[in-house]
Parts: sequence; C-alpha cells; structure tokens
Amino acid sequence: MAPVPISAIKVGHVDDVQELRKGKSSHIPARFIRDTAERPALDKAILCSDSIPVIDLSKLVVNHGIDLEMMERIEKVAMEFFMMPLEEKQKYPMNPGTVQGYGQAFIFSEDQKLDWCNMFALGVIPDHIRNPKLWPSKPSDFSETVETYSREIRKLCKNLLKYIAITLGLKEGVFEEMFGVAVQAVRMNYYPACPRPDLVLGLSPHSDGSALTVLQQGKGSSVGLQILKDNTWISVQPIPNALVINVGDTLEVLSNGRYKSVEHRAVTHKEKDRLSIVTFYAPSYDIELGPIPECVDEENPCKYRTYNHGEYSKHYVTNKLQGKKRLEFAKIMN
Ligand SMILES: O=C(O)CCC(=O)C(=O)O
Ligand SMILES: [Fe+2]
Repeated sequence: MAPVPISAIKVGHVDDVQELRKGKSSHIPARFIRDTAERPALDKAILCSDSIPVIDLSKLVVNHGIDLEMMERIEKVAMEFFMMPLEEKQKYPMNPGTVQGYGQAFIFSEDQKLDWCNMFALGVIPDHIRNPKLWPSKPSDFSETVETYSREIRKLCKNLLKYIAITLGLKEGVFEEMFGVAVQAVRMNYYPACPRPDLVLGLSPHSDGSALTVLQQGKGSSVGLQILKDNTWISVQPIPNALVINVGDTLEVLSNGRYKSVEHRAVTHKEKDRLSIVTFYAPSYDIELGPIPECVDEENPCKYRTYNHGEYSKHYVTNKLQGKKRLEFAKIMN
C-alpha cells in the first residue's frame, strides 16, 4: 500500500497547553488523558540519582567551554520566549512531519493522545536546515544567545565523541571525520504545571534519533525527565548547573549496540512549570551509516543495516513517538 502523504493527515483540534494552564481550570481535555497503562504512576517512579553516572567535564575535557553564565543566559531567553506573546508567524501547531517551529510535533492522527508540552524547535547547523523566518526577534538577544550556546555545545559534543571513540578502541577523530558537517538542532520544551500530572505525559516515551543529545533543565527545575531502565521508569533528579547527556539511536547503530540509546519521557508537575533546552547532534544527512566494522565480530554480529542518515531522519520525524520503535528501521531482524 502506498504511504499516506503527510499533507493528507488530519491532526484534529490541538489545545495550547499554556492557554489551558492560564485558564486555571482543573478540567483536562480528553485528548491529553492517557490510557491507564500509559499513565505515569508518579507514586511508583523511582527517584534515583545513583543509577545515573555524573561526570565532571572539567576533569574530562580541557576547555569544554560551557560556563554557568552561558547556561543561565540560554535558559532566560528560552523562558522569555515562552512567556511572551508569540509573533504571528510563529503561531501554528507544527504540521505532521515538521521538525521546526512552535507547538506540538509528532501528531499523525486525530485520535492520537497529546503531550502536555509546547515545543519550539529550530535547525541550527548547517545553514541549509535553518529557517530564518522562524527565529524570533523577541527577546532581542534570542538569536545571538542560541548561536553562542550552540557553538559551545558543538565543541562539547565533538569532545565527547572523541572519548566515546577511544572507549570503542577507535581513533579519536573517527566520528568527526565520518559525520561531515554535523547536523545540530535545538528544541525548547515548555511543560506548564498540570492539575492532574497523574493522567498526562509531558512528552511521550521515545529514544532520540541523534548521535548525542545534550539537555539542560531550568534552574530549580522540578523532576520531569524519566528514563526507562530494566523496565522501570526512573526520574532524573536535576543537578544544579549540570547538563544531561544521552546517547541517541545513531550511536547505538554505529557502535553496533555497545552504546544504547535510552528510552525516556517527561512527566509534569502539579504546581511547577518546567523548561528543558535540548540539543540534538547528528551526522550530516547525506552520510551512509551502519555499524563500524571494528564493533562487529563473531561474538557481536552485525545488528543493524547500513542506511542513509537523511532517510532515517525522515523516518524519525514522520512517525509518532513510541519508545524505541523507530529504531526498527535499522535493525536486522532474524
Ligand atoms: O524535557 C525533557 O526532559 C525531555 C526532552 C526530550 O526528551 C526531547 O526533547 O527529546
Ligand atoms: Fe528526547
């Protein structure tokens, strides 16, 4: 059967969660209420900082560049963006398959449950993925701050990938050489407080399509990010001034499963709003990728096929968030 063209998909009515929050009503529209099995069971979630390794980057990476002032600045401009009336050009729910803009992404049907989240997503590097029309002029230092922050996060990702290459027994520059002009995008997720956090999800379970994801949470942020470990959702306790770094599907494939992309989701809070600023770092769209030969041997047979990264990215953004299901695109099924 031919695939349904994206433009023909009807997403139905999408309430703006910030508007719902402003209304102060305790009523949650039905499209946000998860089926029982998908509800976050907040009383059962384990808050465990022990199971998440903490790395002092100043010891690992010389001149990593991210300083506290920079982190506070990006948080401030992102927060201001969500608090300010949006410019007319930005006011639309993202269409299916759209990865940039303001609203909810990843909606592909009228009956799909919605996330309690407003996103603002921008392509940053390379130039051809930028849509300057979407870059807001308010707050006035928005663009400059995103540029500076992105430059620093890029250095950090490059450095981390060097260390990861070494742990895999590869030459440190292998990823940088392979990635070409790496794609970098930033997404700001704003989760307004929700009167019934037990019924909704801030962001549906998923793994990221990137090689690496770098997440910053607002200062004094409540718990929101949860990772799935041994079939249990674990809340990631925010650590002041720390970035959360996770492996995406691309690194899982390249390392033939030695690094694993983590399944994660976000939950909401009854009283507190939460902001996360997320950078996705991935290879150029035109590269062909598959497990690096050194990561494949008799004991670790090849688990993923070779494919074009642009095609995977397209597959990623044209399917709903559903755990690690999208990685099946690359898996060699026995
Ligand atoms: O807000 C969070 O903690 C999670 C965000 C996330 O997973 C994403 O944007 O891909
Ligand atoms: Fe994510």
